[in-house]
Amino acid sequence: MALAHMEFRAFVQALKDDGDIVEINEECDPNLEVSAIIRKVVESDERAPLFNKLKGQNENGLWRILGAPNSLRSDPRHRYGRLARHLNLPPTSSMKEILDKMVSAKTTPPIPPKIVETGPCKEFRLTSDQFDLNQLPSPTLHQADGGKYVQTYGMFIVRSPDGKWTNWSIARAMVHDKNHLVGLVMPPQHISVIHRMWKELGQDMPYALAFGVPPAAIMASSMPLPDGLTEAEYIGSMVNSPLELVKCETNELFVPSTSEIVFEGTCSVTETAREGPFGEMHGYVFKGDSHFMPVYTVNMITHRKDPIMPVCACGRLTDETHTMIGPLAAAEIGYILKSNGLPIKEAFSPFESQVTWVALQVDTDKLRAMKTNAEAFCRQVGDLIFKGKPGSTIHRLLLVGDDIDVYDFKEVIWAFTTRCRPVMDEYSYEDVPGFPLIPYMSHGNGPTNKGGKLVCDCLLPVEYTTGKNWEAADFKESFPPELQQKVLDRWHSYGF
Ligand SMILES: CC1=C(C(=O)O)[C@@H]2CC(C)(C)c3c(C)c(C)cc4c3N2[C@@]12C(=O)NC(=O)N=C2N4C[C@H](O)[C@H](O)[C@H](O)COP(=O)(O)O
Ligand SMILES: [K+]
Repeated sequence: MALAHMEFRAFVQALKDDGDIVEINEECDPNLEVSAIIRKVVESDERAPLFNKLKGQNENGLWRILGAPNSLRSDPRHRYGRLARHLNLPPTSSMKEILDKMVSAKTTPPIPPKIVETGPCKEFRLTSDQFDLNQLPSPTLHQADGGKYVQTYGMFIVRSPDGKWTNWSIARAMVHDKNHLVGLVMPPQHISVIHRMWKELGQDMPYALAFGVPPAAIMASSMPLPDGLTEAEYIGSMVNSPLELVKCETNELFVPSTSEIVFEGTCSVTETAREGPFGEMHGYVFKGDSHFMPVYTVNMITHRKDPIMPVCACGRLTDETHTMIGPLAAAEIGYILKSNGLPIKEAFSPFESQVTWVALQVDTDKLRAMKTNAEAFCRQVGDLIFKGKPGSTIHRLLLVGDDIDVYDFKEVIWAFTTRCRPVMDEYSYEDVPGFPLIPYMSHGNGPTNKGGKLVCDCLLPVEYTTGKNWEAADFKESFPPELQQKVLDRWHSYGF
């Protein structure tokens, strides 16, 4: 058996070995029952449900469902255990260790994938007359959704017409009819950039949609890596071994050879259909709110025996859209700021902000050496992030000092509410792209995809000049260390 971060089935086994899976062998209905269970799981950080028996499953077991593939564990000692297993890290890893791993390949040479002749994803082949996506267990995830969102944790594989850039990403898609999907393809996402390249050529875009890919790959698929970067070789470098890919049957693209299920086809550059509404990452379904999006033709399905379809029943906290989209964007944002010489130490997107914020811990010694001022510094940060793609899903950047742990929301919100004077210490950005999925954008008072962003200066003026001049009124900072130690040592003998 391969390692968990390199093969989805090994990953599922690793979760089982961790006692982090509940196998449900009684038949469940993919129409709402499955996602009701997943929602209850992710709202209580319960173990991941593996549905082994689904209405509509075919004679070769196509398909089972693993819900909550990358959500949180309830035990704080391995809260991020499922994310860690995606990256071959110990389940006790911190979010910092996980995100540091995701940016580690920025400074190592890419390792191109290895092409293999065949693999487990080729065990069964179904041509378009042999399957009906409405008959297979395509799940309905929220009762007000516009369709069955079969694609919520698969990886789209698309390539520029010149063949130089292969992008891997997660974007949602729902069943349109027996052999078609319709999916969200929105700027500035790379799938949209590449789709536009094919549109300019007047040719439909070949795609593959691989479900149950190597977990390390799905993490990179959810990260806003630079334009033109091919995730396959970035991941190879990150895991320090080439990914094994196998060619599609009906087009020139390559998919991970151990994928559980692969849809192959073309994405139309002319034909659109109603897509949505969908219970999205910010936690809302706006009834009847659909938009015209590209139609994907599914020409072929290949799959392993008894394949497992991973499903993210997204919405309110805490599911894969929160554990991945925000933190991975924060990792990229932190890397961009550091590589532009700004004194940033850590970057994280708090779940409690519905991953619309990124908190940036500033090295204030270095900040003071810059002899800068609040306005100049905040504009420098905002210009770098809000005008670029990695910041596209983020609407508030919080600058906090060395004493604030950005991975702990209690710390972040304390600094924000006590050190950032509303309006005066906030620097607005109205002339930058906005994230149209946030309800105050999509259903708010202003333009849906422009502006509404802020850099919030949560550094007190002294942190720019002479440094922190206060002590926190708490156990850690307001008592001599030896007294703290004495209290800790005697805590039980006091009677606590
Ligand atoms: C915004 C998204 C979703 C939504 O909220 O409905 C939807 C929900 C699901 C499928 C569960 C989902 C999951 C589970 C995860 C983990 C990420 C996403 C999504 N879906 C959306 C989508 O439908 N459209 C979209 O443009 N980006 C999405 N992302 C985020 C992107 O993957 C991320 O921004 C990558 O960086 C993109 O790759 P590059 O282009 O940078 O190479
Ligand atoms: K990506």
